[in-house]
Amino acid sequence: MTNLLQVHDLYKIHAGSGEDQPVLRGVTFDVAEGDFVCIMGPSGSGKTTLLHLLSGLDEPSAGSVILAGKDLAKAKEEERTRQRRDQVGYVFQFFHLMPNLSVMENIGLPLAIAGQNPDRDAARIRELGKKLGIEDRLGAFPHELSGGEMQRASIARALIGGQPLLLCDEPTGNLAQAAGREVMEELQRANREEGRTVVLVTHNPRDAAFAHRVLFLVDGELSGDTLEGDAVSETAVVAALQRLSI
Ligand SMILES: Nc1ncnc2c1ncn2[C@@H]1O[C@H](COP(=O)(O)OP(=O)(O)OP(=O)(O)O)[C@@H](O)[C@H]1O
Repeated sequence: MTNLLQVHDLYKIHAGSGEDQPVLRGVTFDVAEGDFVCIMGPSGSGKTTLLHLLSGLDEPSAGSVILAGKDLAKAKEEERTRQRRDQVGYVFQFFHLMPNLSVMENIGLPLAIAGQNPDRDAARIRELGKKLGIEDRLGAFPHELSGGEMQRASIARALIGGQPLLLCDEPTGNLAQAAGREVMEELQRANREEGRTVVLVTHNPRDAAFAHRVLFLVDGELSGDTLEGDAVSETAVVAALQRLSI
């Protein structure tokens, strides 16, 4: 299987955080096309920093991120922005929907930003809304939605452009359990039925159990204690978190 992402010996030192205090220290892993990888770790261990580097939102201090065959660290700003737009859909914990746009307009926003006419894709937005169970909320504004509906709208926005990689930063962190489960089922559907590659950051072992592989980031380094395939379950994740004192 082809690797969509190749992360090699990644270091990140945030400005002002001190040369001797890298947030990421030699992180190496690959993500195959169609994979569903979960990254867990204590608060402050560098998970969001890592997602920003994977998407080209931020630059590594050292090491490389090769996304769909292109090295983001070597790319110019313009090229990085293009790679991000073409390859990555991003799902945030706090949804990041535009409050003054309807759900329909929010979902179509990536198309508008890419210079396409979302009206031309109205049928596709409706189809996606239907798949995500928010077809009757498309005319509403974000403040009129429940948290679960907001997150489903933001997943639709991340899927509409057809980008192969879905980066999800604690997508259920702000949701009640039932809504969180629905959101995870949508991510699973996008992975299984649409072949989207998913990289998920979560604190929740129940969410992690949806992944094919669970990696643990501790003090900026990946622990060797990876769970994979049939070994991934909520119980195994809880045990690993205890083993690693997370
Ligand atoms: N832009 C920045 N400038 C300086 N320091 C930063 C910046 N972004 C993050 N940090 C620091 O880097 C460390 C890792 O932060 P990061 O948000 O990546 O961790 P995390 O594992 O995602 O945490 P959480 O689980 O709480 O979301 C923290 O100490 C944080 O304060």
